[in-house]
Amino acid sequence: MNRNTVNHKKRMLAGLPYIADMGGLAQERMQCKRKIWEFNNLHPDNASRIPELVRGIFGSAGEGAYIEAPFHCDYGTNITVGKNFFANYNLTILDVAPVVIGDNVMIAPNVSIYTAGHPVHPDSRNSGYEYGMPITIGNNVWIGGSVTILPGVHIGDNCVIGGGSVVTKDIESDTIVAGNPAHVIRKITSEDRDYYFKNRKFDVMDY
Ligand SMILES: CC(=O)SCCNC(=O)CCNC(=O)[C@H](O)C(C)(C)COP(=O)(O)OP(=O)(O)OC[C@H]1O[C@@H](n2cnc3c(N)ncnc32)[C@H](O)[C@@H]1OP(=O)(O)O
Repeated sequence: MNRNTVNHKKRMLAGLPYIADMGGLAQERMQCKRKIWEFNNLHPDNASRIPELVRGIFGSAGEGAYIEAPFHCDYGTNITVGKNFFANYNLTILDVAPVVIGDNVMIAPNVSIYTAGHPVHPDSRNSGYEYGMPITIGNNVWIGGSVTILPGVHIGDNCVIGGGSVVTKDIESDTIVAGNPAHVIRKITSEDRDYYFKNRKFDVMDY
C-alpha cells in the first residue's frame, strides 16, 4: 500500500495518515474557501444572512447558529454544531477530522480548535503524511478567549474553559479548567447558580 493506491479522504476522516493534496481534498478546501470568503466579506447590513451562510459552510448546524466574522476552517463539512451555537470573532477550526459541538455552546474571540497534526520525526513529517483526530465539545460549554483545543480532545457537558487555556486532555462534564496545560480549577455545583461573577450575586430574578 502506498499513497497512490489509497483513498485519502476516507483515511483523513478515519484518523489514518493521509496526504492533504491528493484524492480531491485540495478541491474540497477550495470550495470551502469560497464560502468562507463570502461569509467573511458579508456587509454588516446583511447580517441577517449569517445563519444561512453558517448552515451552508457546516456539515450541520442547529437552529440559531451564529458566528462573528472573521471565521476560518478547512472543509466545514466535517463540523457539526447544535442549537444556539455562538462564536465570537476570529474562530479557527482545522476540521480535517470531525468536530462535533453540542447545544448552547459559546465561544469567545480568538479560539483555535485543531484536529490536525503532523508526525514529530522530520523524515516522516516531510513525507507529506499528516493526520486528524476528532474533537467533541458537549452541551452548555463556554470556551473563553484565546483557548486552543488540541487534536483528539473531548470536552464534556456544562464545562467552562478559562481564557488563554491550552486543552491537551479530555475534560469531564461540569468542570472549570484553565491554564497551559489546562487543569481542573473546580467542579461546577448548584451553589454556582446564584452568582454571575466571583462573589457577585444576581440582582435580578430571571436568571
Ligand atoms: C462568548 C464570549 O465572547 S465571552 C468573552 C470573553 N471572556 C472570557 O474569555 C472570559 C473567560 N473567563 C475566565 O477565564 C474566568 O477566569 C473563569 C470563568 C474561568 C473564572 O472561573 P472561577 O471559578 O470564577 O475562577 P476564579 O476567578 O475564582 O479563579 C480560581 C483560580 O483559577 C485561576 N484562573 C481563573 N481563570 C484562569 C485562566 N483563564 N487561566 C489561568 N488561571 C485561571 C485564578 O487565578 C485562581 O487561582 P488561585 O486559586 O491560585 O488564586
